[in-house]
Amino acid sequence: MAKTLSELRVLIDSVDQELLTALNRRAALANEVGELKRHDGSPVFRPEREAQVIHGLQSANQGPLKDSSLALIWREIMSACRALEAPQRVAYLGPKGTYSEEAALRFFGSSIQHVPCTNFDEVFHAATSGAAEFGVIPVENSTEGVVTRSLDLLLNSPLHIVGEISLLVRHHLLRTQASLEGIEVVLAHPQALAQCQHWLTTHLPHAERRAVSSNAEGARLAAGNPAWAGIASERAGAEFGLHIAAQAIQDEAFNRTRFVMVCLPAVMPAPEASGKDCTSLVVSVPNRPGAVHDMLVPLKQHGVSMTRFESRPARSGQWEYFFYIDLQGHPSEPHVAAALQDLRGICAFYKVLGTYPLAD
Ligand SMILES: O=C(O)C(=O)C[C@]1(C(=O)O)C=C[C@@H](O)C=C1
Repeated sequence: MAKTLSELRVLIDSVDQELLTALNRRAALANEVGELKRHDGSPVFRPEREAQVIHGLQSANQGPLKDSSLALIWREIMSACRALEAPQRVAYLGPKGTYSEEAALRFFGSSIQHVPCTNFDEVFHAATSGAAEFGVIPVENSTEGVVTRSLDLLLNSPLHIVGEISLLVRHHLLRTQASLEGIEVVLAHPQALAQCQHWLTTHLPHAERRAVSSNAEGARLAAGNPAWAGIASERAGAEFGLHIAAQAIQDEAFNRTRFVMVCLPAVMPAPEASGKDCTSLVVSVPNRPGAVHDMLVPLKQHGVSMTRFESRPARSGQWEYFFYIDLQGHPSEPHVAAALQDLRGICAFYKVLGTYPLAD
């Protein structure tokens, strides 16, 4: 005979007690790991180990829980265990409710200390000066392309990339009422204004578009003026008590932004190979015919796949460029090491921005 609701709840309560005991056993072990790490000075955050833990559980998973749910649950469990080892302060473009904050929470879990900043330069400064251990910055968007300021900052920074995450970005038009009537000004970060330009031209052709430091800041300002609207996430809307006047107004339905996590090598050295890794570089070659082609030869010769290739002006006035390259693999793999060594030999400028586990 089928169990009643109260019988099922009694069983759930007893499973929860088992989980509680198991989780606290896990947390106590993490505490011991923390002591070991404090003793030998090794980094608390080990994203490659966390990726292995999640992949291991997913391959053992027989359901009914979905693999994606396992990843979310264990991200939080490990975040809480990590916080017991040492608190992680994470800098990102604030205020509360930005996609950068969401990227930070998805990557590190919610047991972090928040260091919201007013622009990307401040995020780099926080992570370089020690005000935060880690910084989170957007590097590219599937509609608008690269976030140029982030790439320029990475070039000269002592910080390196230790992780990445890609978020589906849905922009909503937020204001104090749920209609489009009487909107005079739309406030958002320039990237969001660009990602919604077709919608804005069609639906609010006469509204002024005003660039502000972040989408959440636009939402905050819109909360104080009924003739203003912000473009931001649902979370930002909830944060400032706004209505959604129009939903998902981004011009591309599958608008994604890729974020990277940066820190000083002293806070955390490059993650060890996880089996699914990315290595990011910035290089330049002398301005002569065939130089860019030559730069790609070592990759082909050693069978290394390139997943991204972006150029940025070197600002020398000589039509020279920096090339931002993402390669598949980890420098501990011999074919990747050989390709990097050959590449280094032919580049006028060569810098490894980081090597890290690929986002799921
Ligand atoms: O294995 C470690 O190095 C730990 O510190 C434990 C643990 C975990 O909770 O599993 C926590 C933090 C690290 O980022 C990786 C894993």
